Amino acid sequence: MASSTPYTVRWGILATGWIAETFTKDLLTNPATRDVHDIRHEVVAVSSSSSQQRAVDFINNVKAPSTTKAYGSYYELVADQDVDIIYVATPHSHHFQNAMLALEAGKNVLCEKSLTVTAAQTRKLIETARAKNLFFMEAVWTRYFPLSIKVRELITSGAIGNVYRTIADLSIGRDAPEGKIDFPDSNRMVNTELAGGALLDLGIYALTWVFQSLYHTQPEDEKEAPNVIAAINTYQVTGADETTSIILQFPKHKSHGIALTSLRVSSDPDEQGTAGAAIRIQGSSGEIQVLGPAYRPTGYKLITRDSAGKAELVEFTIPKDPERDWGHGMFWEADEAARCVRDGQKESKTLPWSESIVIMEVMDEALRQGGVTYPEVISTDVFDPQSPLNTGKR
Ligand SMILES: NC(=O)C1=CN([C@@H]2O[C@H](COP(=O)(O)OP(=O)(O)OC[C@H]3O[C@@H](n4cnc5c(N)ncnc54)[C@H](OP(=O)(O)O)[C@@H]3O)[C@@H](O)[C@H]2O)C=CC1
Ligand SMILES: O=C1OC[C@@H](O)[C@H](O)[C@H]1O
Repeated sequence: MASSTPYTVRWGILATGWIAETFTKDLLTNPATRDVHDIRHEVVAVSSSSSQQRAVDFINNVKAPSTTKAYGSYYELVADQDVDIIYVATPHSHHFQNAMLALEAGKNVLCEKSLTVTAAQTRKLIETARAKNLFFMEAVWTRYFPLSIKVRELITSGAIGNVYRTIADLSIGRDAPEGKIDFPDSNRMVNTELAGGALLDLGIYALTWVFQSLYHTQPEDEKEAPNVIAAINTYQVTGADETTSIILQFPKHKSHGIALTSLRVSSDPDEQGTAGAAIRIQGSSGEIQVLGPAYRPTGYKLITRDSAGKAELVEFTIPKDPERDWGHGMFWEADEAARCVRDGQKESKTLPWSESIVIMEVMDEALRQGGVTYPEVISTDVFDPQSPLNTGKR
């Protein structure tokens, strides 16, 4: 019989930026508010490469328990014996070195998207997790949304017949005068030293929908990596990709995925959803339209030949913890990680290691075709504990 005591997973937070704060607040929400009763999360330590004070401020800001430890370096966090799993929330440039630091110290890891800068780095992390028998997962939170689960079920149950095409867009209109993009050149969105660019930051979500609908749902023995054709415009100021369009062809399945991303135009110009579905999953007998944003979808429509203009929008709301007045939707991926740690699973079935590798290979290939390159210090697949990416020396 299942135990009625929830399993507690103890988290260490590596970095104190925007998403670290959002994710940690989700960890601190009451799981019962999303009807989860088998696991619970504890935030036991937070680390900042900038200063210990920054970690202290973070803990106060998110209203974590007063017992939460504050560290002024990533090294102290990965050595903490009370931490079960580390959430890596640095810019993508840092993920490889930071996640390796944690894995080498024997810690399970949930690492933000995009998982790494190159596919070779992803392979190295997975080899290390496998060799050390540790849990490792790419934090693509969208995959764990109840809406994503429902859409995958609709596809595998044949609700739209054979799925032949998916078109997915995540673009944010930050066009500025004189050819500029409305981010400071040093911002991680456009700074190649931080692996900036539309594809690694936003395009990953368009690819997530292509992969959820055309690859993940393929039977295991029929899995087929796609051919890739990419067009990329680079930002004249920094060399990062500003508009990237990828066609993914799955020849055996006769299907195409079209993944779009841009910093110049928006997939939702009025931020009201007026522009229509951000994602269209098209099958032989109908289509599923998902309302964006692609990273935090809000509803779907199932349109079939029988819909006769009456297809209804099925909305999904993200539960809030009334006590904290908070709920962003990142808790579902945290719940998945906690259950995997509890059950001794090293990878998530919803985003297996092999799939993360294929997705990184697609992004590698697209960037290669577009001539985008990143500095050696962030693209090397040689682990260096003393890398500036680990010490925080900027
Ligand atoms: N899942 C999601 O919805 C989202 C995911 N992300 C992903 O999370 C990651 C972080 O993004 P975000 O939180 O927006 O970024 P921020 O710039 O807000 O935070 C990044 C943090 O990383 C640490 N850091 C270490 N070295 C550097 C450096 N050289 N430059 C900047 N920061 C550094 C800092 O923390 P400290 O000083 O404490 O070490 C900093 O606060 C990215 O990979 C991004 O793709 C981002 C937004 C949404
Ligand atoms: O992951 C993300 O989702 C939300 C976006 O605003 C952000 O740039 C990106 O990193």
